[in-house]
Amino acid sequence: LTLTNPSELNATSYDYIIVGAGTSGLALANRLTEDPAISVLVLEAGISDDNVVPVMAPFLGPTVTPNTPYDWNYTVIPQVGLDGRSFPYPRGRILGGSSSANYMIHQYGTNENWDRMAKVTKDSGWSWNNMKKYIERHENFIEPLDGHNTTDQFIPSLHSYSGTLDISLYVATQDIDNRVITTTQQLREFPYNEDISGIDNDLLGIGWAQSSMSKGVRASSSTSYLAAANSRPNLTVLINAMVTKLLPTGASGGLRSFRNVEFVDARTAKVTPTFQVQAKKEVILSAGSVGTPQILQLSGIGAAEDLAPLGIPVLVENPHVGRNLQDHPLLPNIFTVHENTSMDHILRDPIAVQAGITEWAESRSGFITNNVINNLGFQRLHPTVLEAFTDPSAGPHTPHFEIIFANYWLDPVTPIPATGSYFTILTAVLTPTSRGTVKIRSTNPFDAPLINPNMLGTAFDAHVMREAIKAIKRFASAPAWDDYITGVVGKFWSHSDATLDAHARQHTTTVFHPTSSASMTSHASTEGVVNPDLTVKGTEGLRIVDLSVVPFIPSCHPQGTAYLVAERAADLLKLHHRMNYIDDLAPQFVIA
Ligand SMILES: Cc1cc2nc3c(=O)[nH]c(=O)nc-3n(C[C@H](O)[C@H](O)[C@H](O)COP(=O)(O)OP(=O)(O)OC[C@H]3O[C@@H](n4cnc5c(N)ncnc54)[C@H](O)[C@@H]3O)c2cc1C
Repeated sequence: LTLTNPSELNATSYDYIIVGAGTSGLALANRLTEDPAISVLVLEAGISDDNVVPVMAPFLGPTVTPNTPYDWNYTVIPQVGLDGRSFPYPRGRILGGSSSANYMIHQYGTNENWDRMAKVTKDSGWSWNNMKKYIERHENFIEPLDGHNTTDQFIPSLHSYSGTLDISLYVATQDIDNRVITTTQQLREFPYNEDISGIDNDLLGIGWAQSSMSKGVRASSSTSYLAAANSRPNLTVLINAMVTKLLPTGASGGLRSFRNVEFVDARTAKVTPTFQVQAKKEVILSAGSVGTPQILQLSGIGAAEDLAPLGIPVLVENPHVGRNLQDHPLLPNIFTVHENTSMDHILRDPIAVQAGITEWAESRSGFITNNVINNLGFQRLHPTVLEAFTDPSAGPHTPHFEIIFANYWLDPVTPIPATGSYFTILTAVLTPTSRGTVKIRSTNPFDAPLINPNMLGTAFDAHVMREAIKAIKRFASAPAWDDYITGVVGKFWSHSDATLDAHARQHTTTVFHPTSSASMTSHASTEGVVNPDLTVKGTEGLRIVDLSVVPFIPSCHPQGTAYLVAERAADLLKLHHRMNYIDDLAPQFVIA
């Protein structure tokens, strides 16, 4: 049941209250309510995704954000590593959260990404060997809408055909696709990879994007996990409900409880009147890497140095809340190409775009049914280039950088020129060593927190970006591009490292992948924010289930990680609930 007004709630207490109907939050809500005896309330600040065309239509993904009603419309603070520039920092504020706003690329990372998580948390449950089993119930790999021959474009035996979220390959090829694949045959540095999901297959190399798409329509946590569970009487989702803080409800075993959740009507943007609901079992924060630390800090769980100046009583002192923020810096490198060979002439023509949308709406056909990206590549730095640094990657099969191919001008900083045709190769740093912060700036929950992803904040990150630019220059020098590329925009073809670094500082923004701001560490560790069972350190009855918990950013597009974290969280909660149940019954088993 999805409600829009707080007055429609027919109860004030639920077994579990999940804050945030985003990627992880709705996956968790679905799994918990598989048990009809469990009641779940999900509180979501954003609006309904019902019939929102930009959200539904795959090619319109980039128009869902920034600066729209579906976005939190954050901006990062001036970035030291980017010549003091700031830029928009989109996060979905709608049912489905960022899975309703993202670009739908779907991957799970390398087994090394997961195994490192298991190692640092000392919980083998986070290892790839354990986590991969969740793919079966998560993923539903479907034939692409155009029914094209997908031989060699993914490895069928690796995938699941019985899970909840539809995953699919591209719908129509773009002009550049064959050239990208031909380049993998011409240059050994860029091998072809038949399956870049990461599932039991090396992630390195260039291959076809797998996207969270149903037939011509976005597949989000809302269209999948929520749609499958929304008719269950034990699940209630309330939209327009902005959680303002968690209220303390006593202590147990030296751990503080926060089972009361305070929220306001997000549509008013006012901090009163407030509403309260209570969790009988647990509160789960799934508000994402910005929202989760914000709510913790507003509730008095955080660093004294952050909270005290704002007059917030420190209820659980934890200097790690909102620290360790990680993200993938993204840089567009744009080439000019022969006139009208790219999609630019369509994209800058509102009539042509509208015709595409009409065709999509009427018959689910045409370019709007496809994702905006068809091919991706994952590369490691050459060992000699890595020599000067300690390798921060999770292991020898984990990429340091990504290359993304777009058949048009794709630069979040500089708008498309009025004329010309373009080809963009984006480069992204996948193993950043920069660490950033999320900090509230006032006690008003409607004040956006100060977000500092610290882009290119270390010499290593700047170095990877420079090497990635050099790599794509080698890529674009392959014969496959001889009769296509006519020149470059800007100065990235320069032989001067200083010029490449300046290009990176002037044009880098984000792939929109903030993680790790409420990081998981081992039970014994005094660092970090959550334990390996996702309980918030120093508390009981409070967990975090979203991408803020992963200690290291995965070396891939991370929504698959968000879903798998939620899948395991559901198992952890169900197990915990069963154990408590057995504890409750324990006296009955005492043999006289
Ligand atoms: C523009 C964009 C493009 C992206 N492209 C890709 C891609 O192609 N592939 C990929 O893998 N990843 C992509 N990502 C990243 C990916 O979507 C996210 O990393 C992932 O969805 C995060 O999941 P989450 O559950 O941690 O948070 P979210 O999905 O963001 O969920 C958090 C939810 O909590 C809600 N919330 C926050 N604060 C409150 C509050 N106080 N009260 C109530 N509700 C609250 C939010 O509104 C939201 O619904 C992209 C992201 C964006 C924004």
